[in-house]
Amino acid sequence: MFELRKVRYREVLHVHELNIEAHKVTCILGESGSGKTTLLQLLNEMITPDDGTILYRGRSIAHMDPVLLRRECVMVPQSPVIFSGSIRDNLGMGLKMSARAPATDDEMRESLRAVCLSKELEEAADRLSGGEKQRLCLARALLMSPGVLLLDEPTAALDEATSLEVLTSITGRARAEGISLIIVTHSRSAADLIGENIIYVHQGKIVSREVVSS
Ligand SMILES: Nc1ncnc2c1ncn2[C@@H]1O[C@H](COP(=O)(O)OP(=O)(O)OP(=O)(O)O)[C@@H](O)[C@H]1O
Repeated sequence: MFELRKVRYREVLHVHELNIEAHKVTCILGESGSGKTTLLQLLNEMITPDDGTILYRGRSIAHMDPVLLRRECVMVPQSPVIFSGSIRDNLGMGLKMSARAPATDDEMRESLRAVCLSKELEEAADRLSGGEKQRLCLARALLMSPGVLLLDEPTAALDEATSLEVLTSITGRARAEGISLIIVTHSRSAADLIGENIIYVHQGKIVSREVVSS
């Protein structure tokens, strides 16, 4: 799905060759500052490489409209982005910004269930806890049913048990909808639980790539 060839971004990341498969859960592991977020940002053109090529479904992303690419490959950043208003307003915002049809309340509630967030749609989003805000952002992205979800430490604000529960649930939903998941995580146990492919980044280089046999 994504093919990276001789990609360099400043002195931060150098990827000689990397393929990321469609319809799989790919986890990116590595210590803090190794270049994991940079890799995600390159994939939906939040940043552009200094050298090399990145193909998405066989097309160079350099020749694609970045807005269309980001609608197809939706990124959920590390820090939750919450708009003022209710949970419903926040869930609807993603669909609106990506020019998709509005969701019904049932579809919204379903997306909240998928991230294990038991809250009413009318509740004020800015009153949620950090971990709840993070899950609201995940629900908003899931509701958009993108081709690819790029998740940057999506459950960093959650305790381990809730984190694994949410990741398992998201993975199930993504599989059911044919969404490819690319997840940056610090947790080897999370990667072992949900990852079908695991990529290790060390000091800006891909040091290994592991296919997990089920
Ligand atoms: N535009 C830039 N110019 C120079 N250095 C940068 C730039 N962007 C990021 N960096 C540096 O590159 C390194 C990798 O950053 P990145 O955010 O990709 O790490 P990470 O693996 O996601 O870390 P963490 O797990 O702590 O989130 C960091 O040292 C960061 O300061």
